[in-house]
Amino acid sequence: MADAVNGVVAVAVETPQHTGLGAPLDYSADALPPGTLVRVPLGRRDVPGIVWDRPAEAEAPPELRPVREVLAAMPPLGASWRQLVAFAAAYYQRGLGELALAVLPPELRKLDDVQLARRVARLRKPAVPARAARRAGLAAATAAAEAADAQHGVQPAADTPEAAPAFPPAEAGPPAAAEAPPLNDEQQAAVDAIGAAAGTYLLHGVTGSGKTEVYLHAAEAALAAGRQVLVMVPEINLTPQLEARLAQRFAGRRLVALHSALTPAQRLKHWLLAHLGEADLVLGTRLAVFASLPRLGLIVADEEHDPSFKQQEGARYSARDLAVYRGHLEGVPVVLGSATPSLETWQRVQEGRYTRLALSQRIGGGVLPRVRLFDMNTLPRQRGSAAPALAPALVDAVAERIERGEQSLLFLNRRGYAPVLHCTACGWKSGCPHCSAWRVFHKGDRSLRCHHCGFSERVPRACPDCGNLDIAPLGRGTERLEEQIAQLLPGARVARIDADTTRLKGSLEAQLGAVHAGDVDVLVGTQMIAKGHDFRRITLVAAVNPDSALFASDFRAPERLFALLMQAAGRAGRDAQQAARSEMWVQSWHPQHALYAALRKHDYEAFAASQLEERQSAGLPPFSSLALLRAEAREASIAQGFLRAASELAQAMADEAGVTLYPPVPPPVARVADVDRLQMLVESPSRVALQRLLAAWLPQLHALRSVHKGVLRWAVDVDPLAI
Ligand SMILES: Nc1ncnc2c1ncn2[C@@H]1O[C@H](COP(=O)(O)OP(=O)(O)OP(=O)(O)O)[C@@H](O)[C@H]1O
Ligand SMILES: [Zn+2]
Repeated sequence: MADAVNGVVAVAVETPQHTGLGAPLDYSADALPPGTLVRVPLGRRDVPGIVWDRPAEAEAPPELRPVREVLAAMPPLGASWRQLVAFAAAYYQRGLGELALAVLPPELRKLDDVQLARRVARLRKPAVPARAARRAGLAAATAAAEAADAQHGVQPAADTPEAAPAFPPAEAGPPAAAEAPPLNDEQQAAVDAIGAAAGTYLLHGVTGSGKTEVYLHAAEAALAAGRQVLVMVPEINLTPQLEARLAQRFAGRRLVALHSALTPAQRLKHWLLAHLGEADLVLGTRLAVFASLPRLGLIVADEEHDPSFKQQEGARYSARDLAVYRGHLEGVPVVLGSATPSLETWQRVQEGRYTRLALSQRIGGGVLPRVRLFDMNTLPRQRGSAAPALAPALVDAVAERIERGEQSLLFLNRRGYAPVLHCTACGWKSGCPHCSAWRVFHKGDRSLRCHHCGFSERVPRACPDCGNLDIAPLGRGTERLEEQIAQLLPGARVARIDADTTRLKGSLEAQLGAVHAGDVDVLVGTQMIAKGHDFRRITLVAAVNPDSALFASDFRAPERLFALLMQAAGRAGRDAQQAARSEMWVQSWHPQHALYAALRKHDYEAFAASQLEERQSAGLPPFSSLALLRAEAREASIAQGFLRAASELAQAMADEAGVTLYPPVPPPVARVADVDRLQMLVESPSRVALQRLLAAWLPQLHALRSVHKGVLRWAVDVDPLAI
């Protein structure tokens, strides 16, 4: 690895994708260590870049343009960070510079060296107690600002105006609450194993078994050894609770959050704190896997099975898979936690590549809730009317809970009032004019809204086709369920949590707070509330209408449904005192389905075994590797033509390499915002063969596209999650 041999440096820059250039470009400069941020000319512009490793034997072209500016104020990005980025770019088939720059905080590229130097100096300043004490008088005035900041996940540092004297826990309460409960034997064994050797661990713990406590202890050991800890959760809404726990436990340590809801300035600050080694703990969503952490000692991915760990645009990376790679690269333990591991992870455990650490008991010895499959076919039906949303027996069970002062959770994975409106006279339905999808009826603001393109209109008074005044909702979403349960149980305190009720900053925390405080009897919501939360008073969870996923075309649909229902069940009876009478209801038209049978026994292993058997005989992941080539155009035929031509280009290579190219097909929602989409599956039993084919094939597609001018976009998704 030579830096700046003969005054030449390689610089990773964001080259436009259509040029097909992905490799670093050469520039002239005095010796600069790899990882240094620079600005270089590209075409007629100056663009940000990162000095990259340059093979010593590489020849430099005769005329080189000079590096324009060196941002020396920040230490260079380390070798392992560069290797992680290089691996991800190659594996997910993106340009190196494109990916490298995309995973840095966007604000960073706007700064010049002087501005950067100022920020770095400020962040490096140690805490000054005297200044903080002087400011103590301002405490009341700054309390609100602090609370807001805590929500954004930054712990006040002593050098910011809103600084506080000590490192405050994010939740009100005495700082001494940081004491850890003694671990049980299984927890202790898990912590010991993680501390003993680097490697990938599956922390396989039933819901409420104390997985988080294991993360905290493992983190404590890493911190004590002077290392940094990276903790990843799949969704932003799971951060506040974990953040509060981390902040309490590790008072005195610097904790930063990294996720997309931060302001650009916060994201830059947090990222810099991590990169400078000032932050001890980084809590984040998938983008945090690329945080620069010079002292990294432990990586945790909580709820590792969650599809949100996969980025769905740009470089479609799996943060879970990259975490495993990163751990391997840096020789640090990686802990993947789940009650329902992904089948990929489970298979690797079976193969002995990951170590399973089991937490088989709930904390306090509570049992898992009894699963009751309610057969919807047994409900008496009035001619012509739809089945009721809720079985009367379930409503009674909820009423019983209310009488006892316990809470119930009704889970329905569909927001809005009704997924579609229709005219009872002419059959008109509320389709989206721009998408192959229905527009959802939202009663709150009386809108018809497309969840795919965002197109929204006021609900028409009469049928737009025939003028009939009788237009009615079909099916139900959380808004309607909330209304129905309130009608069925007058006086009950019903709350709803979904993407619509949590749009405003802080509203989710406030609503969860009300649930925790016991101010809610019945909680209605989407998957948002089914995962992760440590509710203490819920003794009944009901899946109102989970069947549709049983028959979805995606081969991962059953795996996902099972995980979601196990998670949802896990929200009930988390207080051991109440566990014995806690229940999970599943309303189903197909109660005999094997998936529900496994759910009833809380038998993840049996479910996983049967799924893996099916996958193996069908040649599906984890027994094969997939990639999806997508194309978009105004007309489906144009996208089709491009994918067909692409397929022809690859056919000979594919035959030789044992890779199968499938014909292009439309995805479930084929048209979005007036654009038609098609996708083509590429499959191989060998990951290496697939990778080789993609690397040789995709660069040719840039040229191919210029022939197929109507193609708006094309992209490849390696290890796609949704097919
Ligand atoms: N050894 C222990 N002794 C006493 N309480 C504990 C212990 N370990 C964990 N707890 C408590 O038990 C509860 C459940 O633990 P935790 O939230 O870590 O479970 P989990 O496995 O992460 O749950 P889930 O996966 O369902 O979200 C928490 O309130 C936690 O503080
Ligand atoms: Zn639409």
